[in-house]
Amino acid sequence: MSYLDTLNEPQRLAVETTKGPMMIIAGAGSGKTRVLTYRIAHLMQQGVEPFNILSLTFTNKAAKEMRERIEKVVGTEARNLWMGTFHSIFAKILRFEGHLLGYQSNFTIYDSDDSKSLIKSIIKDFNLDDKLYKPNSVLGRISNAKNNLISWRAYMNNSELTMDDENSGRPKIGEIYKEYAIRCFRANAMDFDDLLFNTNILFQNHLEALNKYQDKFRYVLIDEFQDTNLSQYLITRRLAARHQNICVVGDDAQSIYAFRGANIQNILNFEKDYPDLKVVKLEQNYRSTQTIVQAANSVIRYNKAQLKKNVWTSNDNGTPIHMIKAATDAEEGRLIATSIFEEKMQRTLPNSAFAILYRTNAQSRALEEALRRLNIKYKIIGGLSFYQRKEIKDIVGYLRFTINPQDVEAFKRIINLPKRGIGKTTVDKLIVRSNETQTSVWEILCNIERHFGAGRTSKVLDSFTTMVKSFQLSVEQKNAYDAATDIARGSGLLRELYDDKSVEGRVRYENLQELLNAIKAFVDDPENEDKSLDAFLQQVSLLSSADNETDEDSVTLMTIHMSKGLEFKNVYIVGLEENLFPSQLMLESRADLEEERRLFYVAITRAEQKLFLSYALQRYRFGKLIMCEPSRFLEEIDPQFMTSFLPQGALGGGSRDTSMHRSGFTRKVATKPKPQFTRVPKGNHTVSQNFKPNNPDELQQGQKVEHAKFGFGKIVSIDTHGKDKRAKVHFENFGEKTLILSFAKLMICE
Ligand SMILES: Nc1ncnc2c1ncn2[C@@H]1O[C@H](COP(=O)(O)OP(=O)(O)OP(=O)(O)O)[C@@H](O)[C@H]1O
Ligand SMILES: [Mg+2]
Repeated sequence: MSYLDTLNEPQRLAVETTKGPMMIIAGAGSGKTRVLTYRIAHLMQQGVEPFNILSLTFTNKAAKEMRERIEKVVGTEARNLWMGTFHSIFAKILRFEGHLLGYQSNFTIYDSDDSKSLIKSIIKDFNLDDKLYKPNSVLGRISNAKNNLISWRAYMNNSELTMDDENSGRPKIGEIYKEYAIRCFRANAMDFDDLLFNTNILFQNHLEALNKYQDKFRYVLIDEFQDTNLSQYLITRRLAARHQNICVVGDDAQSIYAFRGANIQNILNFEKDYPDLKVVKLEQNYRSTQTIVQAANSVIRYNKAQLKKNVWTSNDNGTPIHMIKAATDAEEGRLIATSIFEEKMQRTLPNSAFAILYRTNAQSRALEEALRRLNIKYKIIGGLSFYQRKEIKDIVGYLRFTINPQDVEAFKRIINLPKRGIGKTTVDKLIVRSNETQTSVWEILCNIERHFGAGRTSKVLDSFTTMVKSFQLSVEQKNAYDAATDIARGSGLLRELYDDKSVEGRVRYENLQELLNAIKAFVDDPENEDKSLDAFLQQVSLLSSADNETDEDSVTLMTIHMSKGLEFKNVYIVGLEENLFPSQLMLESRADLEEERRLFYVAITRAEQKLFLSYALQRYRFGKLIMCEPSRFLEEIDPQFMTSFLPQGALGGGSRDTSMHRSGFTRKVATKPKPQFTRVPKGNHTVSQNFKPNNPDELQQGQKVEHAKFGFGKIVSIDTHGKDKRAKVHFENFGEKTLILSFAKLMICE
């Protein structure tokens, strides 16, 4: 059977129409990624050379999976595709062309820790208050500027931006941006945003480079287009300008990166930018049961800003969505672990059929504990990955500094590792000197006596420099693995960890060995053309946290952001509580709430067969036990798709405090109120006198009630069948709604 026969009609059309601009806007699980994959295979079968095809994905993992699937159709030629994340593809282009912008090809890619550390030192050098100039928020502002292609010069001349900064009491952000850019450049380093920003500058100012890549990329394809930012959009538009063979796929309902500058407007602009655009809609979902698809639709309907789509499926109804209510976050963990255990037994499923999705990484701890107790293997995607561990960052720091001795952040990390008596004062002096003389720290190190006289410090620094030079020689003469081993030994790092006989020390030593193994595997891998240490480091610095995977059969734990594009048989979405999900930080405006709702939509649509939703009535957050209220999103799911709560005793989920469960709904919440829905009742009512919180047993037919979102209404009928009491309410402005009373938080108007 040909691969074309496994596609439905609109999918096939999208695969076979290879010329000209095309946009596929389609619902979750409708085969967008599958279409892209087959389209590339199809192009190659028609004789298009793989190096003429550029395919941009959201994670390296997605790229790898796609490449493997294409390989099944076209064979090993698929390895020559230009396929990867925006960042990795543009880093590759900048390695070749960065010299046009004044960078050397061995530039370092600063990760977010490096960027933060650099910002901190600038704030300190400028004598600014770091409580006011919080490094993360300063960095966020700079990042935002870059993603909108605003250079530091443009930033400083932009009265709107500088006014904003002045109003927020931080008038120096422009200057910090400038200094940050200068120091990165001097360190021959780019941060993640620079990879996009500089590619834009490259194509804008160097037409010969633009011409070359325009010629090369005869076909451009982009997955998850809804999450591209302006900077990414402009690059792809430029690249595709000659051949106009650009195909983007996305789902506006899954746009979840606005906080990082992703712009849903790109989808809308696309039609304007390409008047010949062909638009294909895919509406049939192949991933999930009827129940899951319809429940997801019932939620996303609440968003005003969306393109019209009707996602449907011919799959089975499946089982209703299971609700899990827990007394505490620890109990939530236990209930979920038990549920996974039982599902595995009953349906003989592997661990890999399960995913637990949460809003914030901090939620994983209680879940991990419970899974460990039941001996269920799990992996966390996006937590502290291997490459973020201290011992790994240390050795990588050495490798980075050897390759690019201009790299100040790497220098700061390693200069006193292992201890050689070089303190912060010396490092600061070196950096000040480098800024004064506008030369790199490395140049000063190479002429240390001229700058610092002939004391002990100079001696130590001089032997450090000599050592790094010997490492550089290793890199020149040996393969990446041998050179890295020389560096691990010569630096003393390996020895230091070896000598540490504590358990942690052993683990760290093994981790370092593991890194060397990874380099060996990199060198041995026939797929890697460039086997240099430089190429290895580049790959490491671009690993996103979603790429951190083991082969073992395990349950996947991750944030919803990380789960984009993936699918699992059983999905648990946990922590469905007000102020956690939707997040308190994201409730400043309607747009924020809509983004949180899209996130919920993404989470629901990851499930193929069974979906479980859970919340706890109490949870430790920021070191305090707080009371929680069920998330408003639970009310938004049409109740016909949900079961009532799982009886906790039946799952053996630990102690059960029924009084707390009942009262948990009616307790006033200690946290901030929801700004957009608070409203003072009209007329002469006042909340304190005439409203009282719902006790489901007190509600009666005919009663007047107020709901936080739907406003005023009258109870039409009450259904006491089943475990949870439901009421049909006719609202003045929203018509009739069926609500589960224990969620609905109805206020009785007397
Ligand atoms: N025509 C088809 N026949 C059978 N299975 C299909 C078909 N199209 C897609 N699928 C399957 O449906 C699932 C979802 O497809 P895919 O991941 O490509 O969807 P998507 O639109 O990219 O989803 P998302 O929005 O989550 O990224 C996959 O398992 C895929 O193999
Ligand atoms: Mg997809």
